[in-house]
Amino acid sequence: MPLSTVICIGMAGSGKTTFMQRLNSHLRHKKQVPYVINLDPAVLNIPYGANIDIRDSIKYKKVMENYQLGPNGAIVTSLNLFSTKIDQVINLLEKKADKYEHCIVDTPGQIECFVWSASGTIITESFASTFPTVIAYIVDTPRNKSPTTFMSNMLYACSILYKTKLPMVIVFNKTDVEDASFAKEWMTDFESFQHALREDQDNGTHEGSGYMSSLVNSMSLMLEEFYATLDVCSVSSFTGEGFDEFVDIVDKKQDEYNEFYKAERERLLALKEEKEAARKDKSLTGLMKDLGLNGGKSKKKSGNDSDDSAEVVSDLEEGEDDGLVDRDEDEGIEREYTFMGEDRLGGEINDQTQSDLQERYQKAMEQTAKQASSETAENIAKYIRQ
Ligand SMILES: Nc1nc2c(ncn2[C@@H]2O[C@H](COP(=O)(O)OP(=O)(O)OP(=O)(O)O)[C@@H](O)[C@H]2O)c(=O)[nH]1
Repeated sequence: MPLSTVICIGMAGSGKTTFMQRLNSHLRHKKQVPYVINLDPAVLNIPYGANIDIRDSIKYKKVMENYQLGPNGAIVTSLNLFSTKIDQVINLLEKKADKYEHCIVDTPGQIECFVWSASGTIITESFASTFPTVIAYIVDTPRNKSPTTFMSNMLYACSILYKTKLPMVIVFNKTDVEDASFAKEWMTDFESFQHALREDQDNGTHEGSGYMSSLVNSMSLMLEEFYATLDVCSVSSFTGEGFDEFVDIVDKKQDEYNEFYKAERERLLALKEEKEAARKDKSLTGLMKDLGLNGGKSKKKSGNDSDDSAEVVSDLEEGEDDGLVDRDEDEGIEREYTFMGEDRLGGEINDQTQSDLQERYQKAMEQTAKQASSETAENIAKYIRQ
């Protein structure tokens, strides 16, 4: 079976690290040694052997000191620094892909630092665009006995599913303390969840106000669709119960990934690239318009030219500030402008400058024609600045 990646995500204390440790030993026991990656820069000790550990390349405490950051800022910055090396990690993994069936990844306890950060997205995307990738969302079962807490946790899982667009398994952990059958029932039987919510209110153990319960009530209806796309399993990272089922689900999800998610991801990626190309094209047109290179006409915006492109100097109406600041004679500093001396008189580019620019622009176009379209605008801007 080709290598698949399992990214473990969950609220602080849900048991991700302990789950990783158990999964690692479970797979080893089955003679399917996994490739293990730790992405939590702040953890002191990890109870499993990691093939790649973020702490080897990034010193969390140093990041805090050097960048004067608090604990969460330092986790995000450490992930940012690590995400610059993610290509190397993927290359390494690709070379070993025939030796391993599973790559398991531990993430920081502060879930938002990973899930909602740009680097978390880059890291997840890098795995998902190379290998079938599954999110294991770890839930602390005993702490989710309250319907309100349960609902909040499920909403978080739901947002992660829709953000990452990756197959997800909800893992109810710590079942040695609390059996997860209540949670499974709530996910399949809407009425039993409503009943639990009402009971919670009647017993006075309900967390929050009446508004909260009516919100939770409506949310539970909304989440029905989300539950339908999920796989659920219950495990105990202490006893090892349920891990066979978890591995089976992950293997099944690999087929699901190849059948559905892969095609959908490729479609979205192509769409994103298309949009990006259109945006670059638009900003290039804006740049050209700004420099008065659009057919040699005046750079002022005409009345009916009301497109919504990025705001440029030429977008300013007659009589408005022309975008150039008058020189303060008494400042005594030689200021530098993009267009020197007489070229900027009246805020217009004179004919000589315009034809010079036209020529330079053409040369720049010839030079950059062979380069990727994403670089074109930047190169021309750089060339003209020179
Ligand atoms: N009873 C029981 N306790 C567990 C289980 N899994 C984890 N724990 C306990 O839950 C606590 C948190 O476990 P961790 O593995 O550190 O959780 P984590 O999600 O990695 O924590 P952070 O990364 O710090 O957010 C620890 O005290 C574990 O011993 C389990 O299956 N059963």
